[in-house]
This record gives sequence, C-alpha cells and structure tokens, in this order.
Amino acid sequence: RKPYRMLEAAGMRGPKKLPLIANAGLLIGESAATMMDVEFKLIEQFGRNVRFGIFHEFGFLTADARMIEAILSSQQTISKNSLYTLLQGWLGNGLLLSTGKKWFRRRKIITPTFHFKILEQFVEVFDQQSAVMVEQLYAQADGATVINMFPVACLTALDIIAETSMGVKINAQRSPEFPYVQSVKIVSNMMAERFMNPLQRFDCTMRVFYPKLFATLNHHIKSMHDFTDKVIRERRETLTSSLNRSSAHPDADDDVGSKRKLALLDVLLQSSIDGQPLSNEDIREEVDTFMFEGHDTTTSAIAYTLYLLARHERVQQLAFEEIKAVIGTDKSRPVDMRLLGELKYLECVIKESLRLYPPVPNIGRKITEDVVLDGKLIPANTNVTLLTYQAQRDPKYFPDPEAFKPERFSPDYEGNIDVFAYTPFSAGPRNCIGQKFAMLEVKSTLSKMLRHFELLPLGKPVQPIMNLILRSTTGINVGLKPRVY
Ligand code: HEM
Repeated sequence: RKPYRMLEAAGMRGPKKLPLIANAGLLIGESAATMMDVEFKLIEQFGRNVRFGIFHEFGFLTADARMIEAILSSQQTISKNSLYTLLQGWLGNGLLLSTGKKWFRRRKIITPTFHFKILEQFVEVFDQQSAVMVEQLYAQADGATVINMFPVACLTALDIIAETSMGVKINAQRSPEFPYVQSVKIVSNMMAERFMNPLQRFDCTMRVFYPKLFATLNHHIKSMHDFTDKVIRERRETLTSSLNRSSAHPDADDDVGSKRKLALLDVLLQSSIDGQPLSNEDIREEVDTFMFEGHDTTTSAIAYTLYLLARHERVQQLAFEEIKAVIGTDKSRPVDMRLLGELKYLECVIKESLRLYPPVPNIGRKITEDVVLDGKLIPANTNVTLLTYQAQRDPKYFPDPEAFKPERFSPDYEGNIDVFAYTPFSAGPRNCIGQKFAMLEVKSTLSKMLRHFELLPLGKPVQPIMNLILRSTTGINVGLKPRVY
C-alpha cells in the first residue's frame, strides 16, 4: 500500500484496484489489438500520468512530456522493467538489456561503431538491397494487387542488418528459406506473442504451459547463436591474419581497414574495455542486439511511411519531385550519403510518419530507488511505461494530431516541437544508438521505391497493434504502379 500511497500523494490517479490482483481485471478480454485504446481511455479518464498495478507489480503509465523528460534525461532511471527479460534468451545482456556499469562501458565502446565514416559505407548496402526489393516488387506492380509491405520490408531490413552488422550476405530476399532468416523471423514473432501472453511471458510458465513452443523457441535461438558464433570466429581469424600480414608488410593494403567494408562486428573485435578485448560471447550479445533492434524497427518505419505516402497523394508528389530534382531521372543511379542528405522533404515525411506510427510505441523502465521526477516523489521498484504513441498525438504539442503533416518538421516549424513530446528514438543517455543508421536506411529504401513506383491507396486501412514493435492486424497495404518519367 505504501508505494500506491506515494504515487497518489504525487498526484497520480488511476482505476480502482482490487485486493491481490490490483488492476489486472481491467485487462480481461483485452488483447494486443485493443491495448492502445485502453491506454487512450485511461489517459482520458485519469490524466497523462496514470497509476496502475498488476498483481504485486505497481507503477504508472505516462504520456506527459514533462514526466517523459524527467525519466529519459536522468541517469538514475536507466534500468529496464521486467518485460524486457523475455528477450534475454536471445540477446543476453547486450546494450538494450544491460544496466549500470556494464551498460555504461558497453555504450562507450559501441558509440564509435556508428561513426559517420562507417555509416557512409553502409549506404552502398542500403542502396543495393533496396534495389533487390524493387526488382522483386515489379512482378506485383500492376496497379491492382494489394501488397502488404511489412513482410517485404522485413526481408530487405534483414539483408541490410546482417551485411552491416556481421559483414555477411544472408540473401533473405532471394532465399527467405535460409535457416538463419527463418529463425530470426520465427523468434521475432514468438517474442511478440510472448509479450502479450502472460503465461508465455516468463520462461518458467512458458515451459509448463507451452512446452512444445518453448522447445521450438530454444531450438531457433540456439540456431541463431550458432550462426553468429561462427561468423564472429571467422571474422576474428580474418582480422588476426590480416593484422599479422600488415605488420609483416606495413606498406601493403590492409584488406580489413581500407578495401573491405568494415562491419559493426569488426569494430567490436578491435575494441577493448580496461585493456581487455571483448570475448566472442560479449560480441555475440551485441551483434544479436543489433540484429533484433535493427530490423523489425526499420521494417515498421519503412512499411508505415509507404502506407502514408500511398494515402497522401500531394505529399507523395512533393517527395517524388524532390527525389527527381536531387537524384535525377536515371533510375539505376546509386545514391550516396550526400544525396540522401539533400532529401530534406523526405526527411520531414519520415519524421511525421514516426510521430503517427512510432515503431517502438512504448518504452519501459524500472525505478530502482526513491527518486524525485518532475517534482513528484516516486518510490523504488515502480514500473514505468512511457506511452510514446499517445504522447506523440498530444494536441497540446501537435495541433490536429491525427493529421499527417510533414510540414510540422520543416525548418520553419521544427524548432517549436517539444523534444520530449516526440521521442520515436527515445532520448537522453539510453536513446537509440542506431538512429542515424535507421534514418539513412529508411530514406534510402523509400527514395528507391518512389523512383520506381507510384504508390496507390489499395487494401484495408491499418489497425496498429503493439506487438513488441508497432505492426498492423490488417497488414500495411499499398498498391504499386511502375513510374513513368
Ligand atoms: C526506425 C528505426 C528505429 C527506431 C524507431 C528505434 C527506436 C529505439 C528506441 C525507442 C530505443 C530505446 C528503447 C528502450 O529504451 O527500451 C532504441 C534503443 C536501441 N536501438 Fe534503436 N531504433 C531503430 C533502429 C535501430 C537500428 C537500425 C539499430 C542498430 C543498427 C538500433 C539499435 C538500438 C540499440 C542497440 C538500442 C539500445 C541502446 C541503449 O540502451 O543504450 N536501433 N531504439
């Protein structure tokens, strides 16, 4: 009762709670598909900070930009809540899940892996893989076929993240049956299901209630770990022999550093903490984290932005005109970092799409000690859920919040946007380390699509659903017609 009293003394209201189950009864009959509406209703009824408890777990939901600012800016509130532990079997204690000293040290050495110079060479991969995507889509570009862009973008994003993070081509788009691709897809989908199903959420309950599924999950996690382990071992050997060669022949070209593209993994292989190199296992958890964080999120962003463009003809036309002016009319011309940097309007389109449909619609934190946040004393062990999806539709910060208006992010207006009302990549010390990577990838893929196709508003409208990331129960549909110019 004490923590509830403290939250109430801090001015937080919430639904009436029952003995033992607290507010768990409110979730009966609800599903991932209705969760977003439940959250909107709670905000409407109790305000933008809502006290909420499930069984013995207590906490609050927040869609209040000032509270979000206090939580995301503080070094005291960097721990993740218990929901994230379901990812641990796959990701270990990589950057997304770790906390305290381990997180701090890892963050420090991983930050340079996303250096401008490294991202620059990845643009070539983005360009090549999105070329494969459009090539394959021509078969369905008849102006009438409804195409769900989520699975299409997902294979492209997998090809991109495997090549950039591990330096291997897995050919997910051309060979979706490749075992590693299958395992990533199966485990990502199973994680989404686990997230919503309380009996699957913890290993101990899943093992008892869903033994077959649990065995399948572990089989695929092992298969992914075996694959990443093999890649890391081979890259380490190549790196060692190349370093040996270059110390024997200092004037020869270093094929790791200069000729071949550096993968994120190569940078980790050369990093050390307190003079100690990272072990293969340390590196595996980070590479697995990139593989997970770096594909479903960008998939969601690419698919939702294509959907919005298909349904907003004027915006699509403006984006296309800009692309034509910057890149020209040769559809086969590859893009580079400089050209992508000039696509300013497209950037506004992506930012506005991330506002309406943030791929990570909720962020969880666990408060580990009593702390004052936005003038409110919050007790230790409070679970907090930051409702990014709802915060980004707050009319106080975004007038006409449901409307798709890329102009909000144009230089004339962007300065007015409250940075904590808009946090698709989170903010503060634990923000998304792959933000620049993601923006370049999404820009590259969208520009390629718009150069080749006219996007048509075909198929059912989206029904957003929070399943680990933002998906849609009805698909994320568009139609395509080859663009003539
Ligand atoms: C549009 C695409 C993306 C979006 C919207 C996105 C969003 C986010 C958000 C909201 C967080 C904070 C999560 C939390 O605190 O629970 C995060 C963290 C993270 N993201 Fe991204 N992300 C995207 C793409 C990527 C990519 C491409 C990579 C890697 C290549 C990546 C790697 C990471 C990592 C490693 C973290 C954990 C950082 C830390 O805790 O220090 N993300 N991302």
